[in-house]
Amino acid sequence: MPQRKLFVTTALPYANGKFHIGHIMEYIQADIWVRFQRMTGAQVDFVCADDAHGAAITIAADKAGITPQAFVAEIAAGRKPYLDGFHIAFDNWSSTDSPENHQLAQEIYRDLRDKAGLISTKSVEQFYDPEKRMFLADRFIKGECPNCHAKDQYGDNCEVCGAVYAPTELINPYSALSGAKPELRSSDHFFFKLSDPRCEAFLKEWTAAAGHVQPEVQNKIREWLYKDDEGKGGLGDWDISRDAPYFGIEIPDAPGKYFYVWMDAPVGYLASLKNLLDKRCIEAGGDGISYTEYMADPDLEQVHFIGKDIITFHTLFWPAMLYFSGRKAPDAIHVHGHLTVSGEKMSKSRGTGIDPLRYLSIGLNPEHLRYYLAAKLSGRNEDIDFNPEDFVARVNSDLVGKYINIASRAAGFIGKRFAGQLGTVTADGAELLAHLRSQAPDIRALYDGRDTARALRETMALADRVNEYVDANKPWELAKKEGMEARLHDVCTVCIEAFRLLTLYLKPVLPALAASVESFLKIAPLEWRDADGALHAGHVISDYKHLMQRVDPKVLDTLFEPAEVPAVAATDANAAAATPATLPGGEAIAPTITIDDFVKVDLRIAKIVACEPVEGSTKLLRLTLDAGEGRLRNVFSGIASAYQPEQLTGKLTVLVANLAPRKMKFGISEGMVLAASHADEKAQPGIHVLEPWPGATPGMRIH
Ligand SMILES: Nc1ncnc2c1ncn2[C@@H]1O[C@H](COP(=O)(O)OP(=O)(O)OP(=O)(O)O)[C@@H](O)[C@H]1O
Ligand SMILES: [Zn+2]
Repeated sequence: MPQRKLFVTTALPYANGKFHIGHIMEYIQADIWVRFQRMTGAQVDFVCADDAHGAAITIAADKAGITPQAFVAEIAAGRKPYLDGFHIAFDNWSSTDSPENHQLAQEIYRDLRDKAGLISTKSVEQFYDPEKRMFLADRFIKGECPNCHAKDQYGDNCEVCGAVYAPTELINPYSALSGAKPELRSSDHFFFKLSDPRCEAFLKEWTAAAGHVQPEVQNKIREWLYKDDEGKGGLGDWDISRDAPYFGIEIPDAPGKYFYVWMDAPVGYLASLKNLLDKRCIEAGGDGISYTEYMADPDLEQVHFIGKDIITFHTLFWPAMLYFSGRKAPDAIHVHGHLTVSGEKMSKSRGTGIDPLRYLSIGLNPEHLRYYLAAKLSGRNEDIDFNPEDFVARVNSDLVGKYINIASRAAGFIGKRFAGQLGTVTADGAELLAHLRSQAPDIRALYDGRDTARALRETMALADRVNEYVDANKPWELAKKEGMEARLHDVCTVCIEAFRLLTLYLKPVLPALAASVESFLKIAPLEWRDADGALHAGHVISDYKHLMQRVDPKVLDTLFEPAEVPAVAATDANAAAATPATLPGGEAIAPTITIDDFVKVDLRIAKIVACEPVEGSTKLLRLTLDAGEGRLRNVFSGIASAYQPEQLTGKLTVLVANLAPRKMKFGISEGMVLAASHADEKAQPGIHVLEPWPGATPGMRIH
């Protein structure tokens, strides 16, 4: 089979906040697919970037008193611990504000305008904030709902009655930014002429072609793409410009006009790839493949993983932009549903869901999450739910109980009784192993189709067969019987080889575990073709060390602990902070944890007023912070950064993982902020005066 060449991306996260568990799910899904493709010998470049532009970031940066560039840089600096923590191995992480993206977005625009003739201008009437001196996006206009008369509704729809309207229909509109009464002003806007019959014809064909989008997504697209019986609906022209001030890319030959963020965001995929290829060329001393050559390869497959909320941008606007600018259209858009937690839809602003860094900091295993999500993802555009009981059951009974157990039941005997040497395999064992190997093509096809749920089900069914073999042969009894040495060797050898095959089938999902197994078995990194091979008699393996622990439901519980206001509020901050405490195991907690231990200079943080161990956990401490009248907002550190758009005042309870002295991680409940100490960065102790943010309300969304 010829080697596949794949250019793979995930959706670019909007750089107005840290990652939530939905992002991590998307990245894990794509990472599994990429790792699988690489195991089959494909050449893959897997990239992403921060989606940096747009009104929401401009405004958030303004409120934080920093430039949008600095704002985005701070968000970007916090990405790594999430990606490393969950073994998500992008080859490159860039930004849509990169020079490559400025250049490519402008080139694509020029080609659409000059070669395809698909750009037009129209005058548009829009609300303008006379105080802020800017045009207002729908989200930044509020007023009374024209339908139910609810007050303080956004410019696009009413959250009370659900009515959808234009901002101009609001009664008594006001700017959400300044409170000023907005004025209607007109301005020239640039449009991508998607209503052109050429676009319609191309998109009808492109979206219907096999493999480009999933069938269930095709059905959705038809609703947008096809006119109804009365000739209504169908594609309209797409407004791709915004007026200054706007953080974005300037439109060529149009001073004061910028690309709308959704125009340059997908171009960021190409820009991140170009950035990667250029870096490689520099590393190779000028040698290496250029972006143009790379994209010109007819065998190249361009694949985007995205969530269901951004289908239009990726299946209509993006392919049309590429095709009509004379570029390669994508080969596949893989759409996934959203992740809910215990049936609840998560949101950045309400802080529901699972905080990924908190998951890691309390000692939960990232590969457990990878396994659990993979076991639920079918490659279809369907929502999936994280359910704590189900999580514990799948990890403990399937992953550890069925798979890890095979190694732990056999490896000890190989080590102790046979000096680590494998033996030969006899008839019944050979039959079992042949069955395991025969499933490789099926499992491969399931991974390729992103049906990891079935790939894991089939693998676990194979693990069941192996466990039946172990139960039928009872190595622990063979070990006690005289004259059964050879049979014991045979059975344990079969188990080890079966374990190798199962590890291969699980490797895309469990890369770190697979690496430990490879080192335990003393083998080269497993590739898909190794399913046809076998460990030979006489091969020596290492001593078995436990490969994976079960998940402790109590630790999982702490992931969902809500913020609580402590019953005892210490008035003398220093006295409480100095109270010595011990962990349940008797280990002493550093008696005085002061603010110096974990804050950065410009971090606005509260005083620690209490510190106590968390019952039933040896790793967690509960800190009470007092933010006084101030606001706890940007929390940055060496391993994490978080943007906190809400006002939090008064006392907060924080769970702290007591991992290493002077290098503590802590998370603020409500799933909003995670931060960590940085031993060499000091702040002045004491309650810091926190800046108020006029107009901020709890739960406010800025994107
Ligand atoms: N709950 C979720 N489950 C799975 N994927 C999600 C979830 N929420 C968002 N995504 C995906 O994350 C990707 C990046 O989205 P983005 O950074 O804009 O996040 P967002 O949470 O949608 O942002 P915002 O709330 O600011 O609009 C998209 O592909 C989106 O579908
Ligand atoms: Zn209403």
